[in-house]
Amino acid sequence: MESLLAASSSLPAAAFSPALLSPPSSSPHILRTVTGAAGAAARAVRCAAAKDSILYALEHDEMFNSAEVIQWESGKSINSIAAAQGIRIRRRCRPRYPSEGSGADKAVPRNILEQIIWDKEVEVSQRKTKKTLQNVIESSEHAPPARDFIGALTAAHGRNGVPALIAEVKKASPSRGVLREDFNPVEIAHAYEKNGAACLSILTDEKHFQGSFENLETVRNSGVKCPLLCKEFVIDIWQIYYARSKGADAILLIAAVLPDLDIKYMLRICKNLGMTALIEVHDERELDRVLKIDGVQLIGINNRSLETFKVDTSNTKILLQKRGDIIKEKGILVVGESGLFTPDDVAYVQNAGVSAILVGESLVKQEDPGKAIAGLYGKQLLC
Ligand SMILES: O=C(O)c1ccccc1NCC(=O)[C@H](O)[C@H](O)COP(=O)(O)O
Repeated sequence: MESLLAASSSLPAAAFSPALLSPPSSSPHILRTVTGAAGAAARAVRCAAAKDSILYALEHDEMFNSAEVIQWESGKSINSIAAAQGIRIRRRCRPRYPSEGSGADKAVPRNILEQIIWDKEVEVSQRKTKKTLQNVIESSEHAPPARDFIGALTAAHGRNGVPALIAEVKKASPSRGVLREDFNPVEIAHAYEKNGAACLSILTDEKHFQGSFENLETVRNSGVKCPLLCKEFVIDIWQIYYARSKGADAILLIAAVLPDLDIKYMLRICKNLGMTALIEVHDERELDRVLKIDGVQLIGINNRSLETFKVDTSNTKILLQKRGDIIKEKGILVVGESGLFTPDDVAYVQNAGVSAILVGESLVKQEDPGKAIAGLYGKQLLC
């Protein structure tokens, strides 16, 4: 195979991050072009497009470890690289390589997370036909500055002496179905804020959670002051710029889905945009991967397996018992996520070492989601 880096020696490795190698059929696909029969001129055009968008976006920032990038161009598919990192979620829309074998197109998803990711690949590629990466980068530049997500969590934690609350604005979920029929995201967001939530998490996935980017934007424009987490299934940097353009201050990155190089690259983009990345892990292997990445400030430990739906709050405790010291040493803030319903649950994850909690179902299902916060903590939170 022709060397991608050699073919474009004037570009830093960052220009060829895997995150740029987006789903097929819509935008130019660099990996495809280097393995296909396209000539040097076509390649140059595509490299220029990449240079315009990505290099512009990164403002000629620090390069990535080129060895990692070479791994991407060495003929390994994203699935084999991901699998080598213990990632079980496969990608479907990536081009296949001889080394990957056959059958990816005919495969059925192994679990709900894989289904969500496959649907997301289609959704993002369709969205990109309407708004290019360049378009969303430009829109993100016109958004008001991102709010300080970690600062809000730290302040609320100090103020209340209990884990700060990231209250989730979620209509439905694959595991629980519809949580709230009369769903008004703006009303819920204001009720959460009035009752002491430090930050809000807004589901934007439409197909599986009945959320939307419109909800995110409407909440942002409704006068809510809390920083907003865009709760998305991110597989492509396009989504980060889009989220920022709709007012997100933070975004979720799921380690069960994203290879290390994607996480590094996306972290860098978040930093350039002034956004916080909440990096979610569920098991020890994912946590260890994330702890090796520089610049991680916020880790979420999900008590829910996104593959089986099993929820177990002891997951937070077990992982923090094992890695709490390194986490503290690195000054990383931990968020306990999912399955928290009572003051005992909150105390349990607080004793395990979390500084914040992410709560959806137990609040959004109550008649008054704002008042439900005092029920969850066993006391009124100070704003
Ligand atoms: O909740 C699901 O069914 C689900 C399925 C697949 C991927 C993600 C899923 N949920 C995301 C979350 O983990 C929660 O929205 C979040 O942590 C809040 O949890 P909860 O308080 O239990 O609603």
